[in-house]
Amino acid sequence: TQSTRPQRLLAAVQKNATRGDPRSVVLAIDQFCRQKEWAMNVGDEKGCILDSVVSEVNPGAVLELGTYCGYSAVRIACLLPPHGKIITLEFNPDNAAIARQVIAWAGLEEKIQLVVGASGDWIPKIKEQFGVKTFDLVFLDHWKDRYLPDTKLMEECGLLREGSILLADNVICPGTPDYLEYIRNSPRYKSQYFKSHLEYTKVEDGLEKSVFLG
Ligand SMILES: O=C(NCc1cccc(CNc2ccc3[nH]ncc3c2)c1)c1cc(-c2ccc(F)cc2)cc(O)c1O
Ligand SMILES: [Mg+2]
Repeated sequence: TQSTRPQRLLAAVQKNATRGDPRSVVLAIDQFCRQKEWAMNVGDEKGCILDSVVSEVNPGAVLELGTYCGYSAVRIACLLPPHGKIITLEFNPDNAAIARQVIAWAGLEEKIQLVVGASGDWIPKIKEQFGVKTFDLVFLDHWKDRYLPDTKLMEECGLLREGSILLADNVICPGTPDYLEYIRNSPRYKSQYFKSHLEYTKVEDGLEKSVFLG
């Protein structure tokens, strides 16, 4: 039977990356996506911007919406302080199954909590289920029409504090027009656009970094 692209991506990690070496996992995925098959990881170019934001925030608590194969969860977890943790939500159980194995190969199971389900269902439950007060950093990389409703939901559920950072992938391609309109015009956020390219291509894309002002 035919394998899926996430399965082939995992096979490339297991073939080319060193167990317990997260940076070799990131490199193996980027090489697979450049040389073999495109896949919707944040990628190396936008990944460097992600790395600089994570390093600057030095977050104790991170929420990622949209795990896919675990590339950005691994990339973020590499840079967390000793007790830092990331909760990553993935709706598609097949993606989640692959991501678990990529995360295990990187040796980051202790720092990454993968939850299978929809953001709209889980966001209201995170405080009680995971004992999280607020998130220092949220990385939005799931369905593009969910960025805005989920941001409003996170505000309502008290998951953001003054200074919390939202970092949104794909604000140009595929694009998140309603989210950009809201976040750039809201007095409750200070936003900055980081121009880049769609992963592994020359197409314009970028990340929007927004600070919640409380
Ligand atoms: O669409 C995208 N990603 C989101 C996505 C997509 C599919 C499935 C899922 C299932 N995972 C999921 C869903 C709902 C969820 N709720 N809570 C968690 C959660 C998790 C998520 C995307 C597309 C492109 C792209 C494609 C084609 C092209 F030509 C240009 C660009 C590039 C990207 O970087 C992208 O990120
Ligand atoms: Mg993306």
